[in-house]
Amino acid sequence: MTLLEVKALKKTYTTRLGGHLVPALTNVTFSVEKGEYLAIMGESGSGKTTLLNIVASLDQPTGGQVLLEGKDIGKIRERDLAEFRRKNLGFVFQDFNLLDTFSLRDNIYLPLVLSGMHHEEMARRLAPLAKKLSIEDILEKYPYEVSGGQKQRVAVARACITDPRLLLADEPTGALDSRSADQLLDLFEQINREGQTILMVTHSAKAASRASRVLFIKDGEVFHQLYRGGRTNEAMFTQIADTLTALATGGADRG
Ligand SMILES: Nc1ncnc2c1ncn2[C@@H]1O[C@H](COP(=O)(O)OP(=O)(O)OP(=O)(O)O)[C@@H](O)[C@H]1O
Repeated sequence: MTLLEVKALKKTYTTRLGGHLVPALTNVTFSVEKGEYLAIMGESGSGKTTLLNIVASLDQPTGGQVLLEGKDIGKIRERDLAEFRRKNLGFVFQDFNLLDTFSLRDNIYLPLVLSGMHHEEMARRLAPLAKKLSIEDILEKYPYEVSGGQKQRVAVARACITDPRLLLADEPTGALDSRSADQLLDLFEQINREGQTILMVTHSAKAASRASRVLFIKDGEVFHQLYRGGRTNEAMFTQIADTLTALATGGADRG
C-alpha cells in the first residue's frame, strides 16, 4: 500500500532582498510504500531539507502535491495543521530539539499532552518504548544531564510514542559519535522491521546503507534510486559511495 506520494514537487524561494529567485526543487516525484525505509541523499544545497519540510507540512511548495494515504496535505487548513502533524508524523532532528526545562519523560509525553491524553495511557505507551530504547533509567533526568546518543534515543521515543504513520528524520546521526550513530541506526532498523515507515535525509552513506531504498537528489530532481534487493549493508554502502561519486562528477545513468 502506498503511504506517501510526492508529485511533481516544486519549490522556489524568493530571497528577502531584491526578489531574487532560488530554485530548490524543480520537479520531484516519488512514492513511499507502507513499511518502507527510505533514505534521501544529495549534495549540500540539493534540496533535501526543503523536501522534508514540505512533506512535514512545515513549508508550502510552489507547485505539485504531497499525499499522505491519499490525502492532499496542501489542502489541510492552517489551523488544523499542528494536529495533523501530531497525529500522523514523528520527527527526529540532528540537534534533538528537546526542551531543556522539561525532564526527558516530559519531553516524550509532550505530543500526547498536547493531544489531551490521560496520564495512565501515556505511561502505558512509554513503558515498552523506554525498554526498547534503553532509556528507562534516565527518564527523570534533564536533556543537559545525558549524552547525545541518549538524547537522540529520547527524541526517537518522543517521535514514536504517538504511533505515527510516517517517521521523518533529518540527519539523525549528524551530531552523534560513531558508536551512538550505530546504535541509533540499529534502532531505526528494528522499528522499521516492526512496521514503522521511515523517511530519512542524510549525508552519511553508512546511515543510508541501512535503508531499503536510497533516493538521490541533484539539481532539485530525483537523479537516481537504489533498491536494496538482497544486498548486505556493506554492498549497499559501496553502491551508495559509487553513486555519490557519480553525482559529484555528473556521470552515471539516471533512473
Ligand atoms: N529560506 C530560504 N530562502 C532562500 N533560499 C533558501 C531557503 N532555504 C533554502 N534555500 C536554498 O534552497 C536550496 C536547497 O536548500 P536545502 O536546505 O533544502 O538543501 P539541503 O540539500 O538540505 O542542504 P544541506 O545538505 O546543506 O542541509 C539551496 O540553494 C538553499 O540555499
